[in-house]
Amino acid sequence: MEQATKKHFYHHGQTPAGAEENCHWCQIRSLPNQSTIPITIVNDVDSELLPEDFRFINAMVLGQGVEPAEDSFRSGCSCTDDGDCQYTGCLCLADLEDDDDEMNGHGRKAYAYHTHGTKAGLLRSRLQNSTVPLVVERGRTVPLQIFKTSNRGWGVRSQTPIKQGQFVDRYLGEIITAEEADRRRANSAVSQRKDVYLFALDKFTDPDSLDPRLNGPPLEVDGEFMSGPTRFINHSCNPNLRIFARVGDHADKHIHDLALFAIRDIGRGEELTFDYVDGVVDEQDEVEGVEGMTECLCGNKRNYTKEYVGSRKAAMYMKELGTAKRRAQAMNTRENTAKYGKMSGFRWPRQKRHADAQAEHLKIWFRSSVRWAVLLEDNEFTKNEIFVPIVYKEYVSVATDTILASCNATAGEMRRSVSTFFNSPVVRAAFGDFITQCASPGFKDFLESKLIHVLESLADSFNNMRLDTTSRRVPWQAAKRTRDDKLKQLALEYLVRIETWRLEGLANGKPWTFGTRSSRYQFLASTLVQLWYMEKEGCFCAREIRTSSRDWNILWDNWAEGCTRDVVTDDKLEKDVCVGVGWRPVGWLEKSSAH
Ligand SMILES: C[S@@+](CC[C@H](N)C(=O)[O-])C[C@H]1O[C@@H](n2cnc3c(N)ncnc32)[C@H](O)[C@@H]1O
Repeated sequence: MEQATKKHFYHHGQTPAGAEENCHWCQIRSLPNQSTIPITIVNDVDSELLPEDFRFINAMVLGQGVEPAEDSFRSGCSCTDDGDCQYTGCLCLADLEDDDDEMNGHGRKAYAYHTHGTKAGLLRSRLQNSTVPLVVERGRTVPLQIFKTSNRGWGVRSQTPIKQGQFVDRYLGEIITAEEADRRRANSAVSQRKDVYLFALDKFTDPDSLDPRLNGPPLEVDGEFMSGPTRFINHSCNPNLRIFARVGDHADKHIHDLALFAIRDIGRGEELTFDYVDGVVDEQDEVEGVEGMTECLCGNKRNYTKEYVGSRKAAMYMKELGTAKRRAQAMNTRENTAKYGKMSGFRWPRQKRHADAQAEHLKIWFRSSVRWAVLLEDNEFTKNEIFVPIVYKEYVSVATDTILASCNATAGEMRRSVSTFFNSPVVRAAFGDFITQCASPGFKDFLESKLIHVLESLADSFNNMRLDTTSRRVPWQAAKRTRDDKLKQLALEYLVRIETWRLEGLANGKPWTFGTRSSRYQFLASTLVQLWYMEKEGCFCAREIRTSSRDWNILWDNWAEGCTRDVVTDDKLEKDVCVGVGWRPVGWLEKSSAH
């Protein structure tokens, strides 16, 4: 008898009280449907057991700070009968991503399911009378077996054949707040590893939503320590399952279900898999050796030399960030959101999609043609009658010193870059907005003593953000309850704005870099501190400016003019931007000649 089974059959009663509770067989035995559609566990490979700290559950467990809607808000499915509850019309199950058109050229995929009779739960050929929500509600449809694979730990297979379109089971776990998810990632030895167990419930996340539960960072499902058998399903680049968002109750869209459906016929005993990053496909030829990634052993490589499990998104992002394609796609998502009232589909890898939306939101907001920015321009003298350029030089030197050690540039070159950065309309306007929002009574005094502390505490979350090549969410919408949180939010917003702008330099192949990754954060943060002190000393005067205005363009032109210098390459005299500055505002030259 297997070790695992022995434990269950021989040791109960002998082990300390409560041992049954920790026994996977006992947990499984108490699941509904177990007598008719059993879950089994086998290990023909070695003597390993399922992780001891894992517990089988049959429903989502709500973590601290996660609340379902009150009963008075509950509506259930709004369709009056099964016939109305159609895939494309019913909001209970959100629609599939139209990305599929691009991906497989077969047009939009859509599934509908039989509700009654022998075909219950199976795919209909046409979109008629489907009741997908009820299919999910009814629970697992196939006897799942957790088995030990030869090279990828545990996996899952079905002991009966599965039809294309059939609902298999839900992905269960603990529903936790975004902050808690970040904490768990940070505590995990390799955050990318933790990512494979976390699913952001971001299907209906929309930065413009009026529902506070939908406009901030989404809740996440952590299946690592408590879940159903689907937690053991491995990744494949050619999967046979796909995961969908499903809403049982519209009052609880923020805690929607994650339902796994077969996307093709699956034979008895065939391993069940889904694509952890859900079909985001691109050339991966440059994706080599990203720290913390597990090499994919599914055997279905998509013509790439190497695939990574669960964190391909990071590599994808690294490659794509700043390209016109990604920006256009992100814009489309927003347009779709505005048009259809919700984000649709798992188009992007889970957490990244949310971070992208937030970052894009900021960028668009910042550039939007109707926006006003508070711009801080240099005075000639400070309050104490010190010549501002002297103060400025001082601060630029301090900022330069924080990064010089980790870059190749000379002090002179780097000082030039730093001062150009400090002077850029984006940094000035971002700081202008920061300072304006800090102007509420009492907030400023508080801010003085807290700013540095807050910036220190933000370092990790900023460095982990997906704005950068390997980063994750943008948590600036974090709780606003205390003043400290508000300050965090404002500081993060400032940092994100200048960082997203800096990163766009990548698009021109001339990144504007400031030393290493960690020194870069220090540098960005120090710009905020120093601008803050300069403002206090009276170096600036504020003026409101419309970002679509001629003035704004002139500002850019003047700034860009100041960045350039004459260089001689191959005996030719050319204008070049100063060290590290690779980006000019799109069309600034054209704008310059137009005005
Ligand atoms: C959600 S778990 C799946 C269950 C896992 N096999 C186990 O034994 O617990 C995800 C982890 O399984 C492994 N894994 C899943 N799919 C894989 C694949 N295609 N190639 C290599 N490892 C994989 C990776 O270690 C990954 O971190």
